[in-house]
Amino acid sequence: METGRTIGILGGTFDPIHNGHLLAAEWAREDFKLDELIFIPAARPPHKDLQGILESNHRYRMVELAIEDNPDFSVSPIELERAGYSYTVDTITHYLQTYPGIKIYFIIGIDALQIIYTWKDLDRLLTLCRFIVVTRPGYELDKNAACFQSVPAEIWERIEFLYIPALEISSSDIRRRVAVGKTVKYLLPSQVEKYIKENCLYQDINGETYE
Ligand SMILES: Nc1ncnc2c1ncn2[C@@H]1O[C@H](COP(=O)(O)OP(=O)(O)OP(=O)(O)O)[C@@H](O)[C@H]1O
Ligand SMILES: O=C(O)c1ccc[n+]([C@@H]2O[C@H](COP(=O)([O-])O)[C@@H](O)[C@H]2O)c1
Repeated sequence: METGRTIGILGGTFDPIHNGHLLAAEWAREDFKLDELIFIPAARPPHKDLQGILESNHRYRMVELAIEDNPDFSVSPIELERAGYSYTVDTITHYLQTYPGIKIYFIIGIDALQIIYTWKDLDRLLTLCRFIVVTRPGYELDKNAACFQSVPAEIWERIEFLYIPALEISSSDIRRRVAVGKTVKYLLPSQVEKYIKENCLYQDINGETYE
């Protein structure tokens, strides 16, 4: 990667990747004139119950399939190759050290913003990159909303909001739908849908129930 570039990173569990992720990434890429958009599947997402998460090789492969037709998108195995929890501060530090001079935007959904105060080394992280917070159905975009009470004031200086078309899609809903045999067509790319079928993924959803 050339120095002086501006990159966007969308980190996630991607269990599985879906159209909400892809739309957020594409709109962020365009709006912020990002030279490159990198998807980084988390090996061990810090705030999720690791027990129910699909093996990382499957999650990584589904990201590869989902982005294969977009030359601006790439996927990095960096967090899969690192032991321990997948802390964002470690990932951003790695990129800044490896590619001096790059500027990084880390993309998150507004749901993640609510609990960002719990992230590892947040003060340092805020000095290393900027955040693009994308809208998500079910979460209101109002700094004074009760759900943002715990968000430290300095964070608002380091984030940009990006309205994206509301796609009420989540990986957990897709997993539940697959488990009970419901259609997931148009919620995620057809290549990913095919991969899920061929590999019989999400047949057992560890006691989750579909409402
Ligand atoms: N439909 C969506 N619209 C906007 N942002 C989204 C959407 N789905 C996920 N995101 C954001 O993408 C990032 C990665 O999300 P993640 O891989 O955890 O997917 P998820 O759908 O939230 O998964 P789960 O339902 O299992 O919690 C997070 O910052 C999340 O807020
Ligand atoms: O660094 C942290 O402490 C931290 C805490 C929670 C989430 N993250 C990152 O935020 C991204 C979205 O997380 P998730 O759990 O919604 O898939 C993913 O890249 C995680 O590694 C990072």
